[in-house]
Amino acid sequence: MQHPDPADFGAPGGLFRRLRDNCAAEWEHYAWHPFVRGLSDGTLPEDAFRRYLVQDYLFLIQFARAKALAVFKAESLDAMRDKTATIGALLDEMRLHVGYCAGWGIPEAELRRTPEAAETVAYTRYVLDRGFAGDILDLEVALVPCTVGYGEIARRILRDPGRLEAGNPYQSWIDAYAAPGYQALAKAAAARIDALGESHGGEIRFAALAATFTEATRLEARFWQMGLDAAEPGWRPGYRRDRTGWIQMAGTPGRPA
Ligand SMILES: Cc1ncc(C[n+]2csc(CCO)c2C)c(N)n1
Repeated sequence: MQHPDPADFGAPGGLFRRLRDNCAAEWEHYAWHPFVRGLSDGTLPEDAFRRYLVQDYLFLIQFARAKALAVFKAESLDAMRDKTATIGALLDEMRLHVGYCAGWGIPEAELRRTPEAAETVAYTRYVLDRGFAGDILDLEVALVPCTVGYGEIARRILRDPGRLEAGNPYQSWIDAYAAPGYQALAKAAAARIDALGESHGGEIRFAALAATFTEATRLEARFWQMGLDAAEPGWRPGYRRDRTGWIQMAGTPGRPA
C-alpha cells in the first residue's frame, strides 16, 4: 500500500472521489494491476505489452466516438467546444500511437487488420451504451476511470519503490502519462465530474452513477488482463524467464512476490 498522493485527483467530498472510494477494491485492482507493476519494474513480458498496444489503438477509435457522443450530449456551448477540441487532440494522438507501435515493430497494417478483442468490445460498447441511454453525466462517469485512472497510474509508478528507472523498456509509456500536460487533463476530468455532480444531481443519482463507474473500472482491469493473457503463463511482477524457468529479479525491494 502506498502513501496518499498529495496531488490526488478530484476535490475531497466531490463526486469523483466518492465514486472512486465507493469501489476501492476494484479501483486498486485496476490502478495497481500486475500489468501496471510490470510496466513499473520493467519485467512485463513484451508479448503482453504488444497485445495491449494493438488493442489500445482499437480502443482509442471507439473512445473518439464516445467523445463525439459527448459533444452531442453536452450541457452547454462551452462544453461542446471543449469536447470538440479534445476529439481533435485524440485523433492527432492516434497518429503518435501508430508511430509508437511502429517503434515496437507493429506496422499500421497489423493495427488495422487485427479484430477487436472481446475485452475491447465489452469496455468501449459499455461506455457508448451508458452515453446513449443516459445524459452527459452518465457518459462522463463511464469515461472518467479511463482518463483519470491513467493519470493516477503514472503517479503511482513514479512513487513505486520497485520501479526500474534506468533501462526500463516501458519508460516512454510512463513518461506520456506522467507528463504535466496529461496530468492537467486528468485533473480537469476529475474536476468536471465534481462540477457535473453539482449541476446534474450527483447526490440523488449516486447509486446508478456508482454502478456505471464501478463497471467501467472493472472493464479497465479486464483490459490489462487481456494483455497479460497474451504472455506465457506463470509471469508475475518482478520475474523474468531464463532457460531454467522464472527467476526473481534483483532490485525490486519492498515488493511482495
Ligand atoms: C484502455 C485504456 N484506458 C485508458 C487510456 C487512456 N486514454 C484514453 S483516451 C486518452 C486521451 C485523452 O483523452 C487517454 C490518455 C487508454 N489509452 N487505454
